[in-house]
Amino acid sequence: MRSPAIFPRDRFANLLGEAAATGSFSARRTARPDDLRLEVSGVGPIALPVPARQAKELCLIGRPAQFGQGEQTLLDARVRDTWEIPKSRIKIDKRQWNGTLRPVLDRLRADLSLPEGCELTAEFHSMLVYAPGQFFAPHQDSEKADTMVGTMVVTLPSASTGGVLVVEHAGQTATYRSSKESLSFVAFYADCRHHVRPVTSGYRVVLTYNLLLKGDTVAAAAGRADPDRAAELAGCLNDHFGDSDEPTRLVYLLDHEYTQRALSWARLKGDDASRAALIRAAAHEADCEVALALAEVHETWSTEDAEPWGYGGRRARYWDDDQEDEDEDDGSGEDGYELQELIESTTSLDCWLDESGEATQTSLTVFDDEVCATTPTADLSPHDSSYEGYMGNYGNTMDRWYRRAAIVVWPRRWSYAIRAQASPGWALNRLADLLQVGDVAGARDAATTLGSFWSVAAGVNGQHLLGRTLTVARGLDEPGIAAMLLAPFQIEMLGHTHAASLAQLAAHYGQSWTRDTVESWFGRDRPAHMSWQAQRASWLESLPAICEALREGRGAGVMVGGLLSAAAWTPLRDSAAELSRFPTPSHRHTALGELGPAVAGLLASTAILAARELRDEVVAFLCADNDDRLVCAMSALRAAHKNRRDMHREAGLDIVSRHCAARLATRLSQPARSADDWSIELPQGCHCELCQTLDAFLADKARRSFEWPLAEQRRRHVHSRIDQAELAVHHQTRRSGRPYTLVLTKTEALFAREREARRRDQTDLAWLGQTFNMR
Ligand SMILES: O=C(O)CCC(=O)C(=O)O
Ligand SMILES: [Fe+2]
Repeated sequence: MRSPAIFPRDRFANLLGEAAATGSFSARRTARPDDLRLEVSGVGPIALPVPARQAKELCLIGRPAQFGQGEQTLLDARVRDTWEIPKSRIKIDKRQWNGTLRPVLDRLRADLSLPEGCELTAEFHSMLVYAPGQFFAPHQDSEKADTMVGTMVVTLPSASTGGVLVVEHAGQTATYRSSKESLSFVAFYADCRHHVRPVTSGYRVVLTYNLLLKGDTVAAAAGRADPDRAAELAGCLNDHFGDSDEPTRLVYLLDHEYTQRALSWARLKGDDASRAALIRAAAHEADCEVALALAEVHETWSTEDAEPWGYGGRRARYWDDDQEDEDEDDGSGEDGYELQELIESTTSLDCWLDESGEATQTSLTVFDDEVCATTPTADLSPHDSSYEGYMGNYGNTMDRWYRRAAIVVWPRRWSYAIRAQASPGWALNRLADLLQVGDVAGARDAATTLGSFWSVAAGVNGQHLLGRTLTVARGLDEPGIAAMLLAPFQIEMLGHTHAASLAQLAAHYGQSWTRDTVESWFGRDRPAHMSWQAQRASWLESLPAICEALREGRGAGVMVGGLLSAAAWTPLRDSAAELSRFPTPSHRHTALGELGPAVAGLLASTAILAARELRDEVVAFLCADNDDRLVCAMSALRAAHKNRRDMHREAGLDIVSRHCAARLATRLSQPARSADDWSIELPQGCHCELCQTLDAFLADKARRSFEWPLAEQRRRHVHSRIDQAELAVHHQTRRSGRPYTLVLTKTEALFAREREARRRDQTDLAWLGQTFNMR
């Protein structure tokens, strides 16, 4: 369905597809059994073909085989049902067996498209016996060694049927039956999913081996790379990159899957190796650099139900299939959905090996128009998928995630920018190196190329980058570049360890530059702003420590501290004002109480910096004549008291505490509610005619209940007013007559709550007296 080589990158992928024959992900060779002398203690020398009598004895000494899943080893007969013979009981005459094994392994190497000059060796893993009905469900083998590239299954001849070994890769399937007379050697790469269908009669006996690779596949393939082909590929690279100024890449997705452990130029599998060799030759010719990377591809497809069995049906049907050779792939997805149209695809790279094999930790999303592949991603098996029901324009959709490997190519002239994008930490280290050797001009040029993506880098991983960026920004000695590098960070990433370099930076570039930078750290459109309750609040609690460290940096440090505190105060104050508008008292008080520690942090900072004006502003805010502010002020006092006893006065806590004490005392001096006073105050909010009636009932000292015939809409309004204000009023609808009657009853909670509130005020007042030396 790919449109015919319109884009140079697609031509590139097509050329690579033609250059290597595909399909050699598994292979089989056979040999006469003469060389295999196998003895199992407790059973004796095994005859070949294996007689049923001996196979049964093997089952008796076997144990149920386990299988690996992630880091775990599991036992589950629904996944793997076979006998494993303990290794310690098995004796093979190696000298003789090697006579068969060596030449077979060399043929398998060639069958699997591994170049001459590499060698496959086999490491015995286990002996398995499948009795009738036993099987192994689809799975991938785990790599048991760094150099393991695949598995070899040696099936001993026996009179069995069924037990077909099925190996899948990139949408292709190979099936292998046992032989009645010969030894069968099936080899496949470690990323191939494979399974063993149930044995239908007799016994299937196999030896499994880990296939290890010696040598460097790409280096060995390089010798055979066709120079004309490489030149054509180089032409595609030149066309792809053109003379654009924007750093871009070409990302070619390979066919095999690799784990991070197994990723290595030297151990690329099958056609990947010869393609990699060609790409490297082409890259050299086009003056490009290359890297090998792991890619995660996320695709979103529109789907239609694939009839007739629908979701999951295919799996349930699986083992009843008696037509064993039937093609496994019926065109529907593994979940019974037919993929229709690719809506979106995202490719991100992690783990990056340069041409010499040196690794860099990477996290980089590349653009669709940089990516190409010979084998479309949809032909591979996803490691995860999820089905979404109807999605507006797209109908039903299916999300799939795949792990692929990729070769990344880019022109040498963008060497720094491309590597920097892949690893911003590396980019900073490189700038620091240039500055260290005095190449300021080189460092500035390099830093300028970061502009297009730096905000993404600093947004994602900023906390690990800020420290180095502060140092580098100073060394660059250029206010524009320094501002560009620093602007994308968020204030919450700033800690006291950054203070020294921040103070130096401020001294160097001056107050107005520093103000702009600080303001950009507080940018309003940052996600941190949305959840600042948590993130910003804890940053504000750490602000005194930051200011203390800044103060060490003398004038400039104090200047930065002042800018930070002032910039922090405005959103904090706005947020308190916003929370005061919550209509429900308990929510409002909780939220305002939670602001206390942040406000205390800010006050302590003003004390450290001797920022009197700001301190007075915050103090005045806390001392407002209103009960909500009192909640915030008391919480701030409790938080502040815990930390900085010595700074009560400088932080204005003496004024705040006196204010709170006076307000509490006034409240307590009001006479307690008398036992016959049932009046309740309805908070301001709505003046509709219903609320006026409600207010009249509530305000009445004597009336306790009110039967109010009201239609549904109107009842709902009254219910919600009472709930929102958390009034001590029981409200229920009596469902008889027309309209129904809303029954309102004032409850005893009215008195209990007031008693509780007075007790709290008394406690608070006493605490203030003790803590702040007041009478
Ligand atoms: O029995 C076989 O042919 C395959 C066994 C297998 O897949 C394994 O041991 O991982
Ligand atoms: Fe396996």
